[in-house]
Amino acid sequence: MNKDAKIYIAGHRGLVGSAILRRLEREGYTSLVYRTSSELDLRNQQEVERFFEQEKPEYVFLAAAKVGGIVANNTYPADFIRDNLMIQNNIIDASYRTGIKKLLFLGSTCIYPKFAPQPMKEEHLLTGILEPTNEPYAIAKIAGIKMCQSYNRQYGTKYISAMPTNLYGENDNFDLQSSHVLPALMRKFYEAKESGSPYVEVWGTGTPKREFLYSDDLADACVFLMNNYEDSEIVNIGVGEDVSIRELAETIGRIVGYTGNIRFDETKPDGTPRKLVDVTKINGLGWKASISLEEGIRRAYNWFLENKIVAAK
Ligand SMILES: NC(=O)C1=CN([C@@H]2O[C@H](COP(=O)(O)OP(=O)(O)OC[C@H]3O[C@@H](n4cnc5c(N)ncnc54)[C@H](OP(=O)(O)O)[C@@H]3O)[C@@H](O)[C@H]2O)C=CC1
Ligand SMILES: C[C@H]1O[C@H](OP(=O)(O)OP(=O)(O)OC[C@H]2O[C@@H](n3cnc4c(=O)[nH]c(N)nc43)[C@H](O)[C@@H]2O)[C@@H](O)[C@@H](O)C1=O
Repeated sequence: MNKDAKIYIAGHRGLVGSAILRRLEREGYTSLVYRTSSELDLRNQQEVERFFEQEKPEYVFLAAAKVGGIVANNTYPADFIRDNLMIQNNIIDASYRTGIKKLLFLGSTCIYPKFAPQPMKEEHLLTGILEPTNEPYAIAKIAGIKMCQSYNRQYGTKYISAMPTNLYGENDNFDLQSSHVLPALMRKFYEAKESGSPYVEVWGTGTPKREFLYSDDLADACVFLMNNYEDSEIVNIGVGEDVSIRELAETIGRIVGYTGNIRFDETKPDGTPRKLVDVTKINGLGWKASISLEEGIRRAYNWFLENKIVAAK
């Protein structure tokens, strides 16, 4: 991408989109375009087509999506499959119709089978049944991958797909019903410390294992792939290490400075038992994560403390 190339960041206020925007601004890209969901509802095909015809972006980072944690996915499966299919179909097709140069589609590691061998390799896609709590969301993401690959095959486009592991960082969702585990626990431990509560409730058994990547590392990887990768095959983005939910809770509790107990609410789902990605491919391309979990949690917690009135609404 030239520094003056017109780049559209879909979802620029979200966890991922805001990190990509910061990254591009820092690197000196000067022609960035973006819209909030109230300015442009990406589920509306006509509005999306009009926007692409007016703005004519050259590069697209597709980081707009309906996103949520395990309970949100399990409670609103129709919203997750519908919104994601609509948003990605509209953007990918409008990108083709207006002849953009390149698009990066963001999938997720939930596209892999529930019991995929660990660490999960790119070739494990479509080799087994999916985790039921987020199957509709995962099916939408798999459709997005296949749509990019099909457009590349039939129309000769350059649409690449990245599969990030679980993410966290600035501008995360801290709503306790709809968020992912890391921001939820950060808020729960903070509020328990402030109120002097004797325990913090952690969902599930605490035994599932997850891998966590800081959003700035992901943004770095996305810009790297946009500039250095052209293949249709998907690419995992992760750190290559995972922790149990119990270990995660203990680490966050220590960083927040909470001295009470942890209680596990086993009425809540555990989801996939383990989700660790094989990062051999992206490492081989020349990219590696650089922010450790401990450092990332400290950075995200500082952001949360500075923005908690907005973040924890
Ligand atoms: N968070 C995670 O742990 C992971 C995320 N991903 C993927 O990364 C991508 C970004 O996720 P993340 O940043 O966490 O999500 P967020 O929920 O933080 O942000 C999503 C953004 O999408 C925009 N958006 C949602 N619906 C619409 C709509 N109908 N019209 C226009 N814009 C819309 C929102 O815009 P606005 O703010 O203006 O309303 C929002 O800023 C997604 O594809 C997700 O699947 C993959 C793996 C893990
Ligand atoms: C990124 C990925 O994120 C989702 O999958 P997930 O990894 O299962 O998501 P999660 O972060 O919500 O939970 C991880 C683990 O943590 C436990 N857990 C404990 N206590 C809390 C808690 O307080 N909140 C949440 N949300 N989980 C908790 C929870 O029970 C589970 O065992 C997908 O739906 C899909 O969106 C997707 O692609």
